[in-house]
Amino acid sequence: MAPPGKPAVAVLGAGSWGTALAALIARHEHPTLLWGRDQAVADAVNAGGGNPRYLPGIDLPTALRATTSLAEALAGADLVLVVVPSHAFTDTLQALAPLRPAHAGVAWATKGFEPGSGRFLHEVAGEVLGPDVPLAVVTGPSFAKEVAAGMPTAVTVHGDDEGFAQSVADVLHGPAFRAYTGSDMRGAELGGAMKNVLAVATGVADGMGLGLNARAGLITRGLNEMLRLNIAIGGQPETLMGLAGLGDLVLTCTGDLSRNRRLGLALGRGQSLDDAVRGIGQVVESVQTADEVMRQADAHGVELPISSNVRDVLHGDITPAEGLARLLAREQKAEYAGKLIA
Ligand SMILES: NC(=O)C1=CN([C@@H]2O[C@H](COP(=O)(O)OP(=O)(O)OC[C@H]3O[C@@H](n4cnc5c(N)ncnc54)[C@H](OP(=O)(O)O)[C@@H]3O)[C@@H](O)[C@H]2O)C=CC1
Ligand SMILES: O=C(CO)COP(=O)(O)O
Repeated sequence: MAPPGKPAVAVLGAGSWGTALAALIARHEHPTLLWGRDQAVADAVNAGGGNPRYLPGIDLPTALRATTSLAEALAGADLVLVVVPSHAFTDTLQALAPLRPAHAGVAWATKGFEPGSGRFLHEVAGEVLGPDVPLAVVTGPSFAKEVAAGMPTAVTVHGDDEGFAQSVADVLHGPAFRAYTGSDMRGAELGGAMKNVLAVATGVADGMGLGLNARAGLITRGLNEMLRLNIAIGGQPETLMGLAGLGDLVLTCTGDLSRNRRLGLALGRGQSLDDAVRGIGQVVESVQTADEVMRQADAHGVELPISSNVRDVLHGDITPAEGLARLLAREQKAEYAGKLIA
């Protein structure tokens, strides 16, 4: 039984972000159980050895427990937080659905779309869990390593049920972690997905040594792409001017802790995609998300020059230099062509 005011949390996904969030929540004195599929990681966490595979050198709170049994993780949960990569999201939702305690809402901190279909993750969750389960997405500028080390961070929690979004924010919010709330899951998910694709673009530019002007230009025109697609998909404009959009875009495009930025850096320096992804050794969501962003853009008739060039570079259809040449050769135009704000 969880102490009053301290709902028990099951965190599903024992990679860098799941482990960092579980550590944060355990430090806030919530009973916290971390689920992962790797017994060695669970054993290391339970033995007080941290998560050397994903967060080397970082101490985790001793109260944090880990398991490889999904049934055990979910049995006493008041709240479920899914933190697996987007390619594992649907399977994880399907696995948790029959095991979830009836009162436990489901949140996720995964960034991306369902690969292959391009569905938003809240659409997947709604379909798998049904209309009565409260849902929320946790997103914003937040490198796992910094959160795990207790460094100050701000995120946002968007949900379809105000009370549930607030309860997720309450679990996360603490002395060094600010959690804001909102009700725009669509816009919030779009921002978290698109910033990963745009981080590849700025990484490529930096890897090619194109300079700081190019980086700032790409970030700003990238934000313009986010805002235009957001209007088309029915998100709220302010969502992408906040932590879920601009905030995460700036972090990921400029911070070398970003795996998506590092992928771009490697490609810009002439490395192959396979070598770069292997070298990073963790999930690099843009590799799949670029296709799904362009699927959304094509479905809504929105032109996204930077994102589409990233997609073509990732497919090996063009080189980074060809992508740059294409962007520079585009026609001169008004800065705000089309509506950015509905
Ligand atoms: N790291 C960060 O700073 C942040 C990450 N995110 C998002 O969080 C999500 C998770 O990323 P992150 O933790 O960083 O990734 P990591 O690469 O650090 O870890 C991935 C984790 O997912 C597990 N996994 C992979 N496939 C499956 C599967 N089919 N079923 C169950 N578990 C699986 C891996 O297990 P195994 O080791 O067994 O392969 C591993 O524990 C991504 O969408 C990412 O964009 C969001 C904000 C910040
Ligand atoms: O989402 C993140 C920070 O907010 C992590 O970015 P990367 O996946 O590029 O490392």
